[in-house]
Amino acid sequence: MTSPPTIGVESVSFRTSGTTLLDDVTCTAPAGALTGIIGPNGSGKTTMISLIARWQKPTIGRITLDGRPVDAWRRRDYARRVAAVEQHSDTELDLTVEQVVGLGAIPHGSGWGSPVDRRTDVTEHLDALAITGLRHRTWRTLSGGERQRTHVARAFAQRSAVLLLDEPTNHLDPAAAVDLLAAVRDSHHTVVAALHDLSSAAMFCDHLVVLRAGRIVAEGTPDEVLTTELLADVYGLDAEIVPHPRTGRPMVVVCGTVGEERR
Ligand SMILES: Nc1ncnc2c1ncn2[C@@H]1O[C@H](COP(=O)(O)OP(=O)(O)OP(=O)(O)O)[C@@H](O)[C@H]1O
Repeated sequence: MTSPPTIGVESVSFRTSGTTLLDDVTCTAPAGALTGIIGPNGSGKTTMISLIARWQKPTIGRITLDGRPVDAWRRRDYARRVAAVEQHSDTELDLTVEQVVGLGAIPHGSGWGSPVDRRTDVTEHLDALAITGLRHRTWRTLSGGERQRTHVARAFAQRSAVLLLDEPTNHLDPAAAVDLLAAVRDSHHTVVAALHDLSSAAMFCDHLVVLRAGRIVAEGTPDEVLTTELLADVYGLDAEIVPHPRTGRPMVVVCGTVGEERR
C-alpha cells in the first residue's frame, strides 16, 4: 500500500437536474486519519463521497490527493489508489464471500481464483472483518450486516491508500459496528466515511466535516465540532456533550429534539 494522501476538497459545487447538491464546499481529509462526514438526510454526504470516488465530476472546484487533481490519474491507477464502498452496493452474481473479497485485487491485475499468496491476502482481510467463518458462503445467503462486512473486506483487499465508505455501519449490530470502525481506523488508510451515528463519529473519527443542505457548517476534531449548539442547529437535536468516563472523548447524549425556533 502506498502512503496515505491528504484529500483536499477545494471550492467544490455540484449541480445536477437544476439542483445544487454541494455549494462551495472546501474541506480536508487529513492523511492516514478517519474523517467522518456527518449531517442530516439529504445534506450531501453521499454526493461528496461520489465526487472523491470520481463517480461524478464537480461542476466547479476541484478535488486533490496530496495536491494533485484526481482527474490527473488514469482510471485504473485511481482504482488502485482509492477503494470505495457504496451505501447500497450489491452484486448480481452469486459469488462466495472469498470471491467477492478477491474482487478487490482486480485493479492490481490478478483477479480472483488465483495463487496462494492471494488466498493468504484474502484470509487476512476476512479475519480483520471477523467473517472468516463465512468464507465459502454465497452472497445471496448473507444477512445485510454480513454483506456490509464483506464489502469492507473487499475494499481492504484493494490495498489502496484511500477508503471511501458510505454509511459503513448500516445493518450492523452495535458490536459489529464498533469492530468495523476500529478495523477501519487502525488500517492506516486515509478514510472518508459518511456516518449517521454521532456516538460512533465521536468515538472513532479523528476529524469531522459537518454538512447541512450542501454547505459546510463546521470542520475539526470531534471535540471542536460536537457542541450542544451545533447539534441543535444542524439536526434539531436536544443533546448534551459529556466526556466519556474512560476515554475522555466527547459523548453525545441525546435528550430529545428542539423546537423549530432553535433551528
Ligand atoms: N440526481 C439528482 N437530482 C436531483 N437531486 C438529487 C440527485 N441526487 C441526489 N439529489 C438530492 O441531493 C441531496 C443530497 O443527496 P445525498 O445523497 O448526497 O445526501 P446524504 O447526505 O448522503 O443523504 P442520506 O443521509 O439521506 O443518505 C438530497 O436532497 C437528494 O435528494
